[in-house]
Amino acid sequence: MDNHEEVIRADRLDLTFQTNDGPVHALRDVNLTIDKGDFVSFIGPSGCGKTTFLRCIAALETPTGGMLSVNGMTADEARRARAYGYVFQAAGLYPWRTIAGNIRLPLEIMGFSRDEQVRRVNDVLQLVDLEGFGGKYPWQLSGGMQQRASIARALSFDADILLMDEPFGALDEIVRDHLNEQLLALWARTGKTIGFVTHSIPEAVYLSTRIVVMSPRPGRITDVIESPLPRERPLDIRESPEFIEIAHRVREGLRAGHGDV
Ligand SMILES: Nc1ncnc2c1ncn2[C@@H]1O[C@H](COP(=O)(O)OP(=O)(O)OP(=O)(O)O)[C@@H](O)[C@H]1O
Repeated sequence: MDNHEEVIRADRLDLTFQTNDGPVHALRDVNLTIDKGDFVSFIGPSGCGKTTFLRCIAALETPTGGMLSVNGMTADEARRARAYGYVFQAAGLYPWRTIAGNIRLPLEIMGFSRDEQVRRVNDVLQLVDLEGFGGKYPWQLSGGMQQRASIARALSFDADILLMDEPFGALDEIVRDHLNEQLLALWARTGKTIGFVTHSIPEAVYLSTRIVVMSPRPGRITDVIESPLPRERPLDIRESPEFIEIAHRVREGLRAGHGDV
C-alpha cells in the first residue's frame, strides 16, 4: 500500500500501575505509529506490556504519561466512535446465544435495524468462512470455529481497526496455521489495520507487515522490524530464506531483552 495514513500514534507513552506491592512500570517511553492497512504484531515475554498497550489503544487502560491518538482522536473518543473491534484470547461467546445471536449483539447495542443486523451477520459469517453455522450454539463448534465467530463479532460493525490479543494462543498448530492463512486472506479482502499480540515468532513473521519486539521491566519496545515479505503469503513462505532471516532477528531481539537467558 502506498498511502501512509496514520491510524495509531503513541508518543512517549508511559503506564505505571499502582499495586499493593508497589508501582509496576508496565509501559515506558513507547513510541510507535501504525499506518492504515498495516498488520502489526507485538511479541515479547510475559509481562512486557503487550496486552497493556493494546488495552491503552482500546481505552481500557489510561496511560500515566505521553500521548496516544487513534484515528486522529483520543483513545476514549475512538472507543465512543467504535473505531475498532477487539478480539480476546478466549472467544468469549455467550453459550445461551447462537453464533448469529452472538455476532449480532454489538449491532443490537448500537441500534442497527433488524434488516441491517441480518445483512451484516451474514456478511461477516461469510468473511470468516462460517456460512451455515449462524444457527448453531458455541458448544457445537470447534475451538477454531469459535475463535472465528469471535472475529466475526469484532468485524460486524465494520470498524477500520481490529485489535487482537493472542486470539489463537490456545489452539493447536495445525488449526492455528489454517486460521493464520484465513486471517491474512480476510485482511487482504478488507484492508483493515490490525494490531495483533502473540507469543509465537512464526506467527508474527508470517502475518505481519511490521513486528514490534518488546521487553519487560519496564515494558518497552526494543525493535521494530519492517517485513520485506510480499503481502500475499502462502504458508510455505515460512521455509524461505527471507522468512528465516526475519525470524532470526526477532529471536535475537527477544534474547537481547531477556538479560537472564
Ligand atoms: N490492572 C493491572 N494492575 C496491576 N498490574 C498490572 C495490571 N495489568 C497488567 N499489570 C502488570 O503490567 C505488566 C504488563 O502486563 P501485560 O499483561 O500487558 O503483559 P503481556 O506482555 O501482555 O503479558 P502476557 O504475554 O503474559 O499476556 C505485568 O507486570 C502485569 O503484571
